[in-house]
Amino acid sequence: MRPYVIVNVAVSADGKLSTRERRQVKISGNVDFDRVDEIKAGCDGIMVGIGTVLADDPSLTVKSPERIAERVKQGRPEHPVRIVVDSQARTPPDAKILHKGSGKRIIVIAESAPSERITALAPHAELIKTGMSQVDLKDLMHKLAETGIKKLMVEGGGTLIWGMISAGLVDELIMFVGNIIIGGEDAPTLADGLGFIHESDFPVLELTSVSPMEKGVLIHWKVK
Ligand SMILES: NC(=O)C1=CN([C@@H]2O[C@H](COP(=O)(O)OP(=O)(O)OC[C@H]3O[C@@H](n4cnc5c(N)ncnc54)[C@H](O)[C@@H]3O)[C@@H](O)[C@H]2O)C=CC1
Ligand SMILES: Nc1nc(O)c(N)c(N[C@@H]2O[C@H](COP(=O)(O)O)[C@@H](O)[C@H]2O)n1
Repeated sequence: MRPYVIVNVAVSADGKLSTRERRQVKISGNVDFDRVDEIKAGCDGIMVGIGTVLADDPSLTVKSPERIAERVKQGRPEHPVRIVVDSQARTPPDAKILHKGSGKRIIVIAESAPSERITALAPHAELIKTGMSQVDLKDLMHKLAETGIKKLMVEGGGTLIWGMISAGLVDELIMFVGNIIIGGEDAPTLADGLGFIHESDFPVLELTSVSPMEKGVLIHWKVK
């Protein structure tokens, strides 16, 4: 048992998520941000890797007051549960994700996380421990499903998305491809990590829709 997992990202025309310095880039515009907000509002959880928290300091809240009101009307919390995959408990205790907006936060750590960092984070978030030196994403998905997370959005970055895809844990991939080129062999891409070697291991996608949006293209894929 695991949640239905949607990966949503904005990439440049050359497939990058940000610059090689991991500086956040505005790849898409307000129309796309609103589309992302709608998906977020329809999810029970939203998850990012610690690299994204350290680079962008996102809040990952639902932004539209109407969507927040609709969630509350449905008896749901204002915001999805916000989850950080953070093996060594590096989330800064003053990170926006821990302080902006109401609701539950989960920091997912590995057995080897230093105890003093765990102590600093404990007042701000629920901690889930899984995996020895790195978070065990498969076990995490089971644990999240057990807490009632049925639909999960993964926002990035490239290392976490690789981890999710290579473990066979992604159902849908939605990408906005913007009209800029970022370049740089060290700039993060949609799926970083080690990469597959054998063609037989490549996850195969089924194209479900393509549409022009703003100055780019919105592409929906299903993972077969
Ligand atoms: N354009 C977009 O839509 C988005 C862009 N970004 C960008 O992505 C960059 C951050 O990406 P990354 O540096 O790749 O960091 P990341 O956000 O993917 O976090 C990776 C970290 O997660 C932790 N982790 C623990 N267990 C793991 C596992 N089993 N598998 C994979 N990771 C695991 C590791 O500490 C790893 O270093 C930033 O520059 C950010 O701006 C992030 C989100 C969306
Ligand atoms: N959809 C989208 N388009 C872009 O152009 C982007 N740069 C991003 N980036 C990610 O969006 C998150 C922002 O979260 P909050 O607004 O703070 O809630 C953050 O994780 C960025 O990496 N996304």
